[in-house]
Amino acid sequence: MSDVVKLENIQHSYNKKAVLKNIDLAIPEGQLFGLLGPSGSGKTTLVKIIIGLLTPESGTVKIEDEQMPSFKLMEKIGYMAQSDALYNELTARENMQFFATLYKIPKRHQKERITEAAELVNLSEVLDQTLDTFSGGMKRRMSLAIALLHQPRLLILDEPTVGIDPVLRASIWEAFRKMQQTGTTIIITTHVMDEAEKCDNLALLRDGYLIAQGSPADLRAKSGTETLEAAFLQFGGAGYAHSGNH
Ligand SMILES: Nc1ncnc2c1ncn2[C@@H]1O[C@H](COP(=O)(O)OP(=O)(O)OP(=O)(O)O)[C@@H](O)[C@H]1O
Repeated sequence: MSDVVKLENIQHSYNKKAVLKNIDLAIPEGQLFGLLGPSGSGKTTLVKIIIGLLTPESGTVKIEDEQMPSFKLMEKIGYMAQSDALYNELTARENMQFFATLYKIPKRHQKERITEAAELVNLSEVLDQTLDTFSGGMKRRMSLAIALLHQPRLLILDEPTVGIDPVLRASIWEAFRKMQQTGTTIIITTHVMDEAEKCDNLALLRDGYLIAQGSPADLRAKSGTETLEAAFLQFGGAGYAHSGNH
């Protein structure tokens, strides 16, 4: 299986403070890949670099063997940021129509895509309500529907299930699996261990270092621990000693 995303030696700083250090990462096609790390470890910075919203200080990002940033590739990528960029005064359908046009989805396909995306995230019943009547969780699902509207080959979701209740969270994970079955590669950032458990492979980030990579089972085995949380702490201990030298 070929790698969809390839990062080589990525480094980045904000105001001279290094927040990503020597990141090498390869994500195979069709995977549900998790970036796991505590708040401030660099997850959002890394995904912004992957999609080309941020240029790293050094290192290269390739998506499908093409160097980012690339306008051509943007059509194949879906991105859901941590904060929702939605129009509150418009209805859910109008929001989706706006983004469908932006994504250049032909008019004749827009209705069908909007119906399908709304179904995936359980918003079919409220498509004609304005977003100022939506709860925080409904807006998150709206953002998710928009990110997958143009059927991207690569979907990048920054903490997609924050503020979403467990029942809906389960249905959203089901949606991820369905998308994965159609060949979509999905990268999610999370600091929730039970979500990380559901990923095919994980990269553990701590203080800007990639401290370990592998499937949840691999990581538990390598660290000799029974839970992912314990594995994280085990690898993090080593990472901490390492970062202390810089
Ligand atoms: N625009 C910015 N200017 C200065 N510092 C920043 C900026 N964005 C992020 N940082 C800092 O970079 C570090 C990594 O932040 P980042 O948002 O990538 O982490 P994160 O793992 O996504 O955190 P969270 O889970 O809380 O979203 C943090 O120390 C943060 O304070």
